[in-house]
Amino acid sequence: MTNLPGIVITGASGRMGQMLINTVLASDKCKLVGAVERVGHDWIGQDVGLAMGGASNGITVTDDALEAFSKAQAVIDFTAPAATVAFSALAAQAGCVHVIGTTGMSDEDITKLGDAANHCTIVRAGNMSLGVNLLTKLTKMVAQALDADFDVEVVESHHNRKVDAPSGTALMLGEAAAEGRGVKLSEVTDSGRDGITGARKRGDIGFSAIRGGDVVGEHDVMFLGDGERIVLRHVASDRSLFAKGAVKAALWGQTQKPGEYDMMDVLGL
Ligand SMILES: NC(=O)C1=CN([C@@H]2O[C@H](COP(=O)(O)OP(=O)(O)OC[C@H]3O[C@@H](n4cnc5c(N)ncnc54)[C@H](OP(=O)(O)O)[C@@H]3O)[C@@H](O)[C@H]2O)C=CC1
Ligand SMILES: O=C(O)C1=N[C@H](C(=O)O)C[C@H](O)C1
Repeated sequence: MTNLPGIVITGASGRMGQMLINTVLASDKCKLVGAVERVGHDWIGQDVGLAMGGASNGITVTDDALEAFSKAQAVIDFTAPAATVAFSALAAQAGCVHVIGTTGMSDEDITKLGDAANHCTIVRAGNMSLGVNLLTKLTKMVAQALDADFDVEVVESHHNRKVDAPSGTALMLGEAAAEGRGVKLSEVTDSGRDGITGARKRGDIGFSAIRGGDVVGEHDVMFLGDGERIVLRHVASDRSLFAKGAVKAALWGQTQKPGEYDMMDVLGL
């Protein structure tokens, strides 16, 4: 037990934070060595197991991320863009693998992660599930096989607490479709249609977001032609899927050189 890689979870009180803590505690391949929350959070100083409404596990929630990271081999971070950028610099300083599930990151944020990746291993993906990463490959293949006579639309549904759109997964799928077509996604994105939008532009890749209830995450990639359509779909029905993927990435990262990786690398897809 003592030689197992130690993992810190940031955003410990969040939906994914709690799922990650339970997943690490249940694993026989790693151990929980820290739980981080933001300064002023009412969980700070509490045993994280008790704060989550369960049994004590001896890990006290802290707002001192660097101190927590310095005792760990990996940090798993599903929080918010500004927090993730700050955590990546600290993970690099502490020499930990940084697994990032946070979505909604700007190009500027991603550039800053690149600086940290000169010093540590970063694994980042908008979706940590096997199914979505496989769907990404399939999307690229279908986009390669079809021309712009088929309109590509990515439709995603999530719970009513999600703060970013399109989802990280939708953007991964859109990128894959753009790559398959040999175009830059930023030049063909059509997102957030409203009002008199004009007719759809040939070659565009469209995004639509549905928000409501407790939907964990659903994604359709539609290739719409004349008289036929192909729909590739992934439905996540349990968040533990993402947490298990993130733990796999943290363990995989232990043997990698500093740099930026994604779940395709982890899964060997
Ligand atoms: N890649 C993947 O497979 C998946 C990615 N996600 C992504 O993970 C992220 C989190 O999702 P979810 O758990 O549902 O969201 P929650 O809002 O439930 O949790 C986010 C957590 O991050 C904390 N946090 C936010 N800002 C900071 C900060 N500056 N410093 C420290 N902690 C901070 C929040 O604290 P507080 O409550 O105090 O704000 C909260 O505990 C989202 O970006 C989501 O899209 C989700 C599922 C799968
Ligand atoms: O916020 C979520 O919940 C999810 N976010 C990720 C995304 O933005 O794609 C992954 C998953 O769909 C759940």
